[in-house]
Amino acid sequence: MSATELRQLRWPAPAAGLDARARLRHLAAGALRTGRPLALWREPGAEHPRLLVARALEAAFTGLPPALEAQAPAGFAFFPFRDSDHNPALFLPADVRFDAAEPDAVAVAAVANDLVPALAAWLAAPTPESLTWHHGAQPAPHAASEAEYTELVSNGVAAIEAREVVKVVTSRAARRPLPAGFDAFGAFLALTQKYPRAFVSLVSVPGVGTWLGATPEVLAEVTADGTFHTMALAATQPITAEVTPRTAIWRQKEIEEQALVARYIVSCFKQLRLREYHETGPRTVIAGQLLHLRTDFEVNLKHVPFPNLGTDMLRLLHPTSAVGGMPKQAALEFIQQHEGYDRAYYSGFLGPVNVAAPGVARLYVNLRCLQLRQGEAILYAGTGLTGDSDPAREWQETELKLQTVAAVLHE
Ligand SMILES: C=C(O[C@H]1C=CC=C(C(=O)O)[C@@H]1O)C(=O)O
Repeated sequence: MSATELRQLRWPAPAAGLDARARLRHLAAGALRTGRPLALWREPGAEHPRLLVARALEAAFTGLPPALEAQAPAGFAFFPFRDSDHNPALFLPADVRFDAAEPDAVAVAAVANDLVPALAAWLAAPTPESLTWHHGAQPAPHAASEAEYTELVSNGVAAIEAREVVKVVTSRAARRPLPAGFDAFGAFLALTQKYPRAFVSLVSVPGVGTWLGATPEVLAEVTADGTFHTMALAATQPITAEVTPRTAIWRQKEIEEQALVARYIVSCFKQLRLREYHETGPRTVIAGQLLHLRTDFEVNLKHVPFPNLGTDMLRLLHPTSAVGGMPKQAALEFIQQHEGYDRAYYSGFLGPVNVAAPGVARLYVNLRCLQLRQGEAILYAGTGLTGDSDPAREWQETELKLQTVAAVLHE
């Protein structure tokens, strides 16, 4: 068996009555019980979720962002906004895989062959009533009050006026109690139902914690037909009876804010000396209860002499000006100095590489997400500022963005 080959384990007789979702839950329970990292996700437009379990935490630590080539290792990337000892960059190797679209078997990678006896035992054991998710070792971040956040926005606007930055994305954390009997697995499934166009994920890593989210923003995708895709997503307004994607009108501030993100992507292509890309938009798109402006960029990898374009672009793009700002370095310094809390994995990126098939990678910006803690959730949201930003409005915008994932805390 070669290193990339997969061994298919059949479910044993006791699991015969379990449907695909119960099997997903069962595998998640086994990974949690044995202290292993896991990722569960549902891609936009897909009907079924997938799950991946890494054989050990140590196998998940990585230095560089993942390579997006067909020969590169398969796994699930989970990267922080800023790499640090507290928030390590992770790439969970795809040692055990399960696709709810093909629920009859569990695939085990050749390198994880020694897991097979333990895995066979998990599959045969009964599923526990409740799951104990991995917790992070870090204290809860500071949750900014409205006064603190509006002051941060005012400082951001002042930095723009002083020409220290052209755009900066400020953000905050909010603490919410978990409802009694909260079930993260059920919440993940509820998000998949509620947001069919989002990338919905639940990632749980020992010592790092458990993150749940439904993000609308692609960072870097390479599809089976050899296309590279990224997007400039920015500007926000709520969907109302009067404001729909067809009727939405955008203010100058929002048009500029989004144009800066698009310009940043073009500057990354320029750095690589790539000129053959297709640009579509900006157009108004739906993300949950919100509207954004989005420009899509595509490159046909068969027609350009850049075999590693996905990898190179990923390394240039993160963090994009949809979560950092422009110029990149100055905006990141502003955030570091003024934001007053640790973003951890919020506004980092996540997603599968070479799991569905070799050469297929789907990485998303980790937005509209929460971190699960004992008895509470930490929710995160940010807003792109320009010189015209109004602090009270920006606070309101973060409130709206928090509602995307907070929806599962009320159900
Ligand atoms: C930073 C976030 O959203 C980004 C993506 C879309 C629109 C944004 C905005 O309108 O500010 C942000 O750039 C977030 O959801 O926390």
